Amino acid sequence: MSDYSPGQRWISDGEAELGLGTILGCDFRSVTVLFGASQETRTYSSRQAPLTRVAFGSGDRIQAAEGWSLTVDDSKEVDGLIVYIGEDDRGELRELPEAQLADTMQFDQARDRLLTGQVDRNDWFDLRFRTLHHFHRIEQNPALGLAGPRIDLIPHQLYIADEVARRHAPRVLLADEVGLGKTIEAGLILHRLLLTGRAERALILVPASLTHQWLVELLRRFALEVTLLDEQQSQAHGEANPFEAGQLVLASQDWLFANPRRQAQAEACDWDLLIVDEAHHLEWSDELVDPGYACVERLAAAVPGLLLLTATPEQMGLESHFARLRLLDPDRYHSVERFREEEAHYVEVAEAIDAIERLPGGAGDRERVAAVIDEPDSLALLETLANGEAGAAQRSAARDQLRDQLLDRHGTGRVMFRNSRRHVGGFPERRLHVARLALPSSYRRVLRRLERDEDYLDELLIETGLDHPEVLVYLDTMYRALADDPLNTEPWWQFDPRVTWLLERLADTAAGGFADDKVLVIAHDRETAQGLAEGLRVLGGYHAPVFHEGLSLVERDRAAAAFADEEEGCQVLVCSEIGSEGRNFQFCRHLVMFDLPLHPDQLEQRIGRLDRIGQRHAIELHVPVFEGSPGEKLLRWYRDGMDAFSSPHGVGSEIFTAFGDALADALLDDESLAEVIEETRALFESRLAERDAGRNRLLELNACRHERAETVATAIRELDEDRALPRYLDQALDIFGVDSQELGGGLLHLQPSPQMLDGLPGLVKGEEGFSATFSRRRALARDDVQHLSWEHPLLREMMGRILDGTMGNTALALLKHPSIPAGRLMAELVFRTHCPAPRRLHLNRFLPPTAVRVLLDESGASLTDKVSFTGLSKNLQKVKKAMARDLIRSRHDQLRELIDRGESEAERELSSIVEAAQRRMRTELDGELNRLEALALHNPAVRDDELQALRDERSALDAAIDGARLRLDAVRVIVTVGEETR
Ligand SMILES: Nc1ncnc2c1ncn2[C@@H]1O[C@H](COP(=O)(O)OP(=O)(O)OP(=O)(O)O)[C@@H](O)[C@H]1O
Repeated sequence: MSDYSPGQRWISDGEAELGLGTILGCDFRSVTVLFGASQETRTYSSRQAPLTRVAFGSGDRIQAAEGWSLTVDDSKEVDGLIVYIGEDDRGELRELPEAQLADTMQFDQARDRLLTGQVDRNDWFDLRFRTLHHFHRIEQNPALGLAGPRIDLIPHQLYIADEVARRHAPRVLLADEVGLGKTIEAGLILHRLLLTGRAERALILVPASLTHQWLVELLRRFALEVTLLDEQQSQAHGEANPFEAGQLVLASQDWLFANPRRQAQAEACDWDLLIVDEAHHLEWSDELVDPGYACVERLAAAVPGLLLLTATPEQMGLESHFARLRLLDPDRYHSVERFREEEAHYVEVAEAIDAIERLPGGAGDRERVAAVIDEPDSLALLETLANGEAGAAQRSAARDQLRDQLLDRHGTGRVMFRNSRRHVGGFPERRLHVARLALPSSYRRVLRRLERDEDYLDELLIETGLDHPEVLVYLDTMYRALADDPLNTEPWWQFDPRVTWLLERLADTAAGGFADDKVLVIAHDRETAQGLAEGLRVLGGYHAPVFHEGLSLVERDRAAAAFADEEEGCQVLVCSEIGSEGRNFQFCRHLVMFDLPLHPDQLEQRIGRLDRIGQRHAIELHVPVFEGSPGEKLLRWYRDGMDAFSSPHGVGSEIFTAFGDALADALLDDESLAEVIEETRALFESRLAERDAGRNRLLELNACRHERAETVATAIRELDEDRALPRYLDQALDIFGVDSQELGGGLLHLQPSPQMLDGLPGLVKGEEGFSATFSRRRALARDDVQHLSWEHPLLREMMGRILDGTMGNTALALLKHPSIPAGRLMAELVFRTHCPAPRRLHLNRFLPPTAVRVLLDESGASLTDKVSFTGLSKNLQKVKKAMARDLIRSRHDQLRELIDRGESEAERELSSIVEAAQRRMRTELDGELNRLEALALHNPAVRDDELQALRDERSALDAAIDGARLRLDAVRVIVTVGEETR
């Protein structure tokens, strides 16, 4: 006789998401079930149908298809169907036949699943509990979002990422010197914002030449998959907005800025964060607003978070620098004059900070500090420091606090972060090698005539169509432009001695020769780069890929990859100026500047291709110049006027503004050049001294607070060494069906098994999986090996699936215990805090899902403190599902009572959990609020909306934490057995 009757309600064990099923028909072979809520019908073999009969008991609340609910009191059976009897919402006694139950009734709660006989594997329950435990721990860790990325722990980057990513909708200029890791900082900030739910959608705009590099860095270092959008991709979306295609969209500035329709589409989307790399190209002045600036300005007005990246913020002049600060905060930066005036006081603030270190010191030091502070809290600290009687510990704390207050309240650090090599330390030396070459006759002819005939310059400019002074500095460009001259018949590279010089050096095996090394060559013009590559090929048989702005992205990446390849790669890469900006070539130590740029910041950008984090050698800068030529004069100006080849100095833009024109006029005249160099030197030294005393000092002090950086680094190291991670991963992989194999040397290989649950990141059934390591050092050394951390997408996915789903929320296990008689019942109940709040509040940092475990014996007495989770768990034995179901059915009422009992037991814990979370939240946010309020008095860079947002955030968090409730998350039934039972 069949167990099934039409009209009965059953649920699928394997597909609980189908909802409540109704038996449509059955015979001795098969049973057919309709799942009304999901409109699915299934037919199973009636002998082994993976179905569980749904039967409610007294106290359960059930819903009728008509919409009313009933609290079950009793039930009866009529023709094989259950009829429930109980009170409805109005307290009236009613009957509800099971056929009339709502199809949509949810069975995902642990209680419902257990009482309807759906039990999961015992090890799933274990994993669920451990997941809750670890998630709770990790979510509150101060390094959350910074520990996963595959990066070296470099203090200034960690400080910036930590400081910026904790702000509400951060808007900052990341302006570290070239090659110190702005891309990494932006990646860290983005990663943390995403992980903490503070951002979900970001638009990243980078120069075309850097799209691929960003794509690869974000994936390789941050495991972030971005959608790279270009015109072709966009067209594939037809009329739909292509910017909606992904959460993280990467696009080329060159493409977007030239395309008003696409800009409008980008503006129509909701973004949380906008990142703009190489932002010095966004040019602005009273007369000219370039289309790129205008586009970013419109986007920046609508997007809450904004990161602008540039190593040379003043390259396009102070006005443009100011205009970019204005993009970050238009209210604060509204007048260039005011901005200039504020800078004038930086020296006094920096001097006061130095004076703090000397306190109690002399009267002068005290006065210097007192002159820049007026708020009571700072004055009180000054009093403590000035008072020689205070204890050492008290003075040291007061000193730190007062220094921080001054930096915070008077400095510029809130919107701009700039680290310099001098400050960070540990960077290689830069060595200049000048090759003086004879001026070839084709160039000499023109220069001689220019020296003789003052009017010829104008003629030359008209004839070549070039600008002044470019026409004098880039002689091969000038030569090409004079193509109609009957004497200019051969290609310039045939006679230009720089080409032969380079060929000789490439073949030179002596010390300092290039024969065994890679060489990056940068020339100003794209045509020069192309001609040079041709010359190297024709005259020397060298294959030198060329990298310039006219190439497609694929061609550029191919060229860069051909150069980077250690084994097979080519020895030389020839780049044009703009084509190589932002690129990573630190594996190479020889830079040939085939000519020199006209702007000092461009010179710095060139050197920055090699002088980057990861460079392990001294940097050899080679500059071939023609004796007595304008190019040589330019070199002298750079070298003697501002030491431009030895280290970055950050005042190039000011110098260029002051002397650019005078230099152009002096390029043909030694005497005036000497004067220009002398004046340049004087300005250089005075500006540098001034900056070092004022602006640079404040920027440096603000750019990295070492104690904070160290705290973050320590927290990351602790997570790196967390012994619980490998144990947890092992258990999770086993349950999710991923095979893991030790490869030796600290490497693991993860491979999908045929039983793997689908949809795990990086793992597809039938494919080979990936290799990974827990060691940061090993992951950094090998690009093909992933870094396993609590933040790895695979771990996040597995943990998320467990916590968001039903996996392991019920179980039944047997316990063999000599002192407990067989047949006794225990219930292990895991409650979890629920606290609905918008993701952007990142409530988890104060109140992550928190587990409360309750263990009750069958009389309802608590064993929680006597028997630990681990102690119990290792003594449990699994049991077949069918037997588990029978056991549950037979103890149904008793179990319901135990769950109710457990609920009130757990409820007692809630108030202390809520109070602790409130305390944590208030301590942190009130501290931050007080600091910001004090800051706002002095530093207009603290935006009003930032303050208001923090106040709103505090009250929203307060309310959310207050509303925290406990819900039964998982339940395990434990039945004691005698020796012979199994
Ligand atoms: N913490 C780090 N760990 C490992 N590599 C790093 C780290 N920081 C930076 N790098 C590497 O150093 C190089 C320079 O970093 P990045 O490109 O972020 O510098 P940048 O300041 O943006 O440079 P630019 O001024 O040229 O745009 C890159 O190759 C980057 O991968």
